[in-house]
Amino acid sequence: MPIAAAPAPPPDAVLAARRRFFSGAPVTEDALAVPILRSWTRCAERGMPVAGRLRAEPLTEAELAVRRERHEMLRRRCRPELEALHAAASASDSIAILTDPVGLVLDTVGAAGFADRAAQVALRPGVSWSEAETGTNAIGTALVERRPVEVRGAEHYAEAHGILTCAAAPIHDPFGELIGLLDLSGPASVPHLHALALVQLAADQVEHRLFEGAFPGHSLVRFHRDPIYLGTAREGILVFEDYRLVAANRPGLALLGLGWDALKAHRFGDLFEGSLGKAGEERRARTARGDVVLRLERQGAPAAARPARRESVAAVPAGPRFDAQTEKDLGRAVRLLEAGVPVLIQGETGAGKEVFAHQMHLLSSRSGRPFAAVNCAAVPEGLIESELFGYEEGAFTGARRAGFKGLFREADGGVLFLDEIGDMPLSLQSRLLRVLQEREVTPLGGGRPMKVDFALICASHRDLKQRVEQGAFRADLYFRIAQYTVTLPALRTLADREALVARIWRELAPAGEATAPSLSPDCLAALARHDWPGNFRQLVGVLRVLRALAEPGEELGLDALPADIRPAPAAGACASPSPAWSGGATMAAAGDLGAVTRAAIEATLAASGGNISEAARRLGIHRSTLHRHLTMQGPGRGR
Ligand SMILES: Nc1ncnc2c1ncn2[C@@H]1O[C@H](COP(=O)(O)OP(=O)(O)OP(=O)(O)O)[C@@H](O)[C@H]1O
Repeated sequence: MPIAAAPAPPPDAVLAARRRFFSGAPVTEDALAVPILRSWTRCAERGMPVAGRLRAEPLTEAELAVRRERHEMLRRRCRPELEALHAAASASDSIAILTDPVGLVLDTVGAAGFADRAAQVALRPGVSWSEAETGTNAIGTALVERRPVEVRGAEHYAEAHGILTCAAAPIHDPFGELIGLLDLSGPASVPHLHALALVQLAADQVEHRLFEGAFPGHSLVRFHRDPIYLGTAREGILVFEDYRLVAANRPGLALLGLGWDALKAHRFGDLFEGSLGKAGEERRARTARGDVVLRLERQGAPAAARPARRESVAAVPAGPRFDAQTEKDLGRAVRLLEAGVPVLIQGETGAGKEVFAHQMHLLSSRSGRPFAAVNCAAVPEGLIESELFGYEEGAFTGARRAGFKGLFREADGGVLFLDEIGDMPLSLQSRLLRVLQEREVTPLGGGRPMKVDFALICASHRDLKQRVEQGAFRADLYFRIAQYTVTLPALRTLADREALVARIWRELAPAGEATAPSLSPDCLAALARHDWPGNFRQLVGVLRVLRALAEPGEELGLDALPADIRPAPAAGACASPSPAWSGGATMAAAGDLGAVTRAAIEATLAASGGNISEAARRLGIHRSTLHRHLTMQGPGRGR
């Protein structure tokens, strides 16, 4: 789907358009992006004020908990993307946001500095940013327009929101229903050049994963004009039930020039020449829009022992995963797990605690059985009890009608992973202790106690011993769960980090990629030298963004790195931040020709998802001319 709202007019042009609009004068489409003008018009027709307070009342904690529970699956699926978005945008002080399909903020991941200012305009969980309540803004307007939208500074309808620049992309399910939205919001003073492309990419990834195991007994056709996209979020996916098209992703419909109304209206033979073919085989097929390569997949019935509740947010590709010491710890931890000894994993955030827990499960004799995981810090206090213990039908308001058996029982026969156990409320700690002692669970709302058999792995980035000393964690529970503790090292303490970065870079390449971009030696060295406070999570997030923005076959230099990772320039050298990551934060106010040119280039690059060839085409200049302009902008993304 094409990305809306670009190239954006420079800020002065927006202010002029604003004056014209609110004085009743006509505003032309070249003075203001079309989706913004449409949105202002809708808000004005509703009689919304531009000055003063324009915001919805926040939900109460209890109401928010119910809304979050309703969208629990979406929240779990979006967590990795929210974190990757935040890591990608850390240099621009932005926060990553997930909303429900009507614009209610469910979760935010963000930088403290900006998060405080964002809270002043109520950009926080429990507040609705629907256009009808809050005026033009990326969240509400993208939901109305049903497409990605960026709203910068004065393009917001309400004056108070002029401090923000936001980019949002809606998430659709395989039937075309809007199920949520991802947004990246930051201070308007630091425009983030690639925000729109990043949120779009993140939404694509979430939508792509919605197909995993979701259509048992159906035929899934994965296809693309270029086979290197097969298996990536850009491949087309169509789902057929007895040859009838019943579900799809947006790239799939776009490749065939169809809209959501094509579902149930077409059969396989209307769309592709030839037969469905054999599962797993790749073959060429003709469509009305040219030839594609397709691969048929038949999804089987879901396995009896499917990993429960939470899909892995931490899957890492095959290959050696840990340093030598951690590998040894892993072997020992597996043996203890087999012997029924609970294992506690400690380590800084992003150090790989969940990956380690998954590995323990995979290497243990319980690997064919469930791996049930819950993040005790992410589930609201009021819900964690029901998440663990389950509940009987209608046990409390908002309970799923059919009841829910709870994670203790879902883990039966397998492994229960209690992540961030240090954040478990004290009241619940006693109940957990009882379950661990008695190996029996009684669901909320009554019912018979039931025997459970699971191996327990707990993890926390907090120092649990210290929590015990502070009285925030029960000592008896601590001794029960911490019979063997593994402490994962921080990334910055590992030896041979260059080899590690190079390995992860290689593993991030889509299968079969012919012309993979590469890291130059100084870029690799800078990445290895950085101290990575967010550990693997942050490193993987940054590498993913570098990959997504790189051209095929390109060698990335230091200038491709976010400003905080690039080594400080030698004295006297120009030190403006890379436009690729900062959005040209130091860009002069529009007015001189150089600034206007830079603004046009940056906006067009953003609109082209960072693709230099595409940006050059839109600007009507040769690729080498665009390169020259970028190089002239100092040590920016002059590639
Ligand atoms: N050894 C590794 N090699 C490559 N990537 C890794 C490794 N360990 C972790 N990662 C990646 O880092 C990210 C964070 O990992 P994980 O969720 O396991 O960290 P964590 O310590 O549990 O974090 P938190 O404390 O915040 O829950 C994941 O995307 C994961 O794929």
